Amino acid sequence: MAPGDGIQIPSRLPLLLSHEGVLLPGSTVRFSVDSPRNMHLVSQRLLKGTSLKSTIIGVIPNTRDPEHDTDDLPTLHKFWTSNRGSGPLHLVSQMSHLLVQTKELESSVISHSHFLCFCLCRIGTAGIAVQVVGSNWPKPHYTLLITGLCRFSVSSLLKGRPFVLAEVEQLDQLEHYTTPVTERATAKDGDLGELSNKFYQAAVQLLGMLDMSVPVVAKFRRLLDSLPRETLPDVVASMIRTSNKEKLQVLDALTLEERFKKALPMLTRQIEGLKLLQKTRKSSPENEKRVTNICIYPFPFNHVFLPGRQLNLDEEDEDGDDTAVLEKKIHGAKMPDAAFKVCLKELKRLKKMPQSMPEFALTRNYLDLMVELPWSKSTKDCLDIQAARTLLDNDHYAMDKLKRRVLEYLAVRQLKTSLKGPILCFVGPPGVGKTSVGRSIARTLGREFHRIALGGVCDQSDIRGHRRTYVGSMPGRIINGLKTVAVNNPVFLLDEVDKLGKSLQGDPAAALLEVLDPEQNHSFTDHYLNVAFDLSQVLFIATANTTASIPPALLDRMEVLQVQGYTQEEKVEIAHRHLIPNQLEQHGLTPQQLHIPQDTTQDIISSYTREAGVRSLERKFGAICRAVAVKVAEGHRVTMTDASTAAGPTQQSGENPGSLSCLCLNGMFGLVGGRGSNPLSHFSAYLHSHSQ
Ligand SMILES: Nc1ncnc2c1ncn2[C@@H]1O[C@H](COP(=O)(O)OP(=O)(O)OP(=O)(O)O)[C@@H](O)[C@H]1O
Repeated sequence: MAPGDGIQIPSRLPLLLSHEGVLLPGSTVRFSVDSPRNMHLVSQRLLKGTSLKSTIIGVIPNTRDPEHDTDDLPTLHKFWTSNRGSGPLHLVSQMSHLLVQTKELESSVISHSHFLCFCLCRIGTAGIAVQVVGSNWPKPHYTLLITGLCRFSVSSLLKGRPFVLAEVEQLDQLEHYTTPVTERATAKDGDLGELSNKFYQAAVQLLGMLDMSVPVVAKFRRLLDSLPRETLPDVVASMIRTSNKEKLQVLDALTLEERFKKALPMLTRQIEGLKLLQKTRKSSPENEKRVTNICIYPFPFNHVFLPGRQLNLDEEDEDGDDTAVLEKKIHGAKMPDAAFKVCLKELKRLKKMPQSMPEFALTRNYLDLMVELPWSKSTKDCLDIQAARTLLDNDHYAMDKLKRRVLEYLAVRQLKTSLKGPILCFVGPPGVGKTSVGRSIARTLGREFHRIALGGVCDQSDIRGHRRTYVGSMPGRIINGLKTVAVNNPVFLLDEVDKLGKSLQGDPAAALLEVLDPEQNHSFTDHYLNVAFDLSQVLFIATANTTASIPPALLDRMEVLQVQGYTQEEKVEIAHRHLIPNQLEQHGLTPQQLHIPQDTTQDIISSYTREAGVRSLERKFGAICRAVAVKVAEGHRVTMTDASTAAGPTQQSGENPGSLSCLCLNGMFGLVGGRGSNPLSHFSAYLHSHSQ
């Protein structure tokens, strides 16, 4: 047949480098693409092209696309030269049969050197991209569905960037495939005819052992009768359980006879495996069903028999191991029955899914979350009211009313552990210690603490999660928080409930109603999980700056505790008991290196802060500590012998006597009070003038 009579693939093909699957002519394979060259191929060729020709690409198996654009291309998968029973002469004749159709070879004699060159050629499969699906989650990638057309060999690589482009030589002639498989081979077909008959019989035998009510089996049966017999080895090898290495051997078999010879033992092995499976099933009558599991990927025994070989569990692929580990984790997660059933169902689906399917990752992530959730893991409360009182007093100065109510609440919990509600809500100006009291409560109870910042949240799926049908779906913050703390009875601080927003995506406050209602939250259902999780053990505390913007229904579920701002005296006490020691510790300073007298603190409060809480005061101390830390780190040392000279430098340096300034006594820094602008400017100006 003259070239051009049948389907011709383009002489230049963009190449998809794949290290996962092997595409055989006549089969359809899903490829996940996320490496740079392959991504460019999809975006610049497949998605931009408008003609049918532009959807034809070459798939080179067993070759990994480098991680980075700049990396060199790996050596392409080599032609499978070992185990060729037919010998080089036979090969030369076969190759010449293929090559004689190309114009340049018509006139030339195939020399030995030419033969060698083709022995090293790289074999791939030209295919049509029938579907392209893109996703940005978990990272940007495409999933391609490619149907194999024919084999080709790479003559030369034309370019490696942005994607690989090569000059190729078509090996299978598609127009040859015309004889339906049912037409029995005649005597003149010789060995090949006999082989193809044997192969066809074996395929029919395999189908006879499978359940015809399964659509894919029925389809395979129909296909078997209508397919040209030349395509059978490729199609069958891609459908039965074969390793990538075996598929490569079939791909590399350039002659039909060789292809049949390679694929037939795989088919026979599959039949033997099925026979054994049926035998074992017969021994337990309730399992005496026909095998419904067509031998496509999730075939139950992937280590079927080679002559003289036993079942070998060690050879189970990584994925098989993975699901076994997952199954073990599901059994060990001590989840309620409903969740357990859902997990088993999803696991069953996962086992049947090819890894390249986008849904594989989704199901896997879902199961991972399910086994990580603390369904029945909790910490033991260690509540001692005396100790709680001391701890609260140690952590917080003043706030007497709030501390009293918290102690009452804890005392009732000690007497009745299954206390339902109330949900405490601390309301007060910023920086008065609402959040830190929440943290102290968790410490007194010996529970894990988790803060959920609700400020600006305006999507109800932030609380309740997304349904799993959405791309990039995630569980909500409550379930995420439980996963983080890994126990089911933490203290959850719902910070800034008054700043919840509302949008077209729903009302998060409404979703919180269920979470905070002790009557309902034992069966809280996150959309992502789609099974109930018991939140009744979680201790919820809310904080807000005002009750005015809290939705009434939500406010109704909480007991509001007002936290007032502090007086000047209280702030001085808080500063010296908590803020200054904290800041010194955070900046790696010791009380010997920085001393701030009470009247200086008072000056800082009255001159440099204007707030109900103490947050900005804490920041001022932080700034002073940083400035002192620089001097200490520089080894700054100014010796002043007498504290009475302390006031001196301020006057000597000509500064306003009312302003703040610093004393440095034998390496110890101190601040003396005053009024004026920024304390730090005086402080550093003074240090500077005295360090000369
Ligand atoms: N009475 C107090 N005793 C000791 N430290 C306090 C006291 N009040 C506030 N603080 C300290 O002030 C800082 C700010 O407190 P916190 O973050 O708890 O404020 P808040 O009321 O939650 O503010 P916001 O409403 O802005 O969230 C913390 O470092 C905290 O330790």
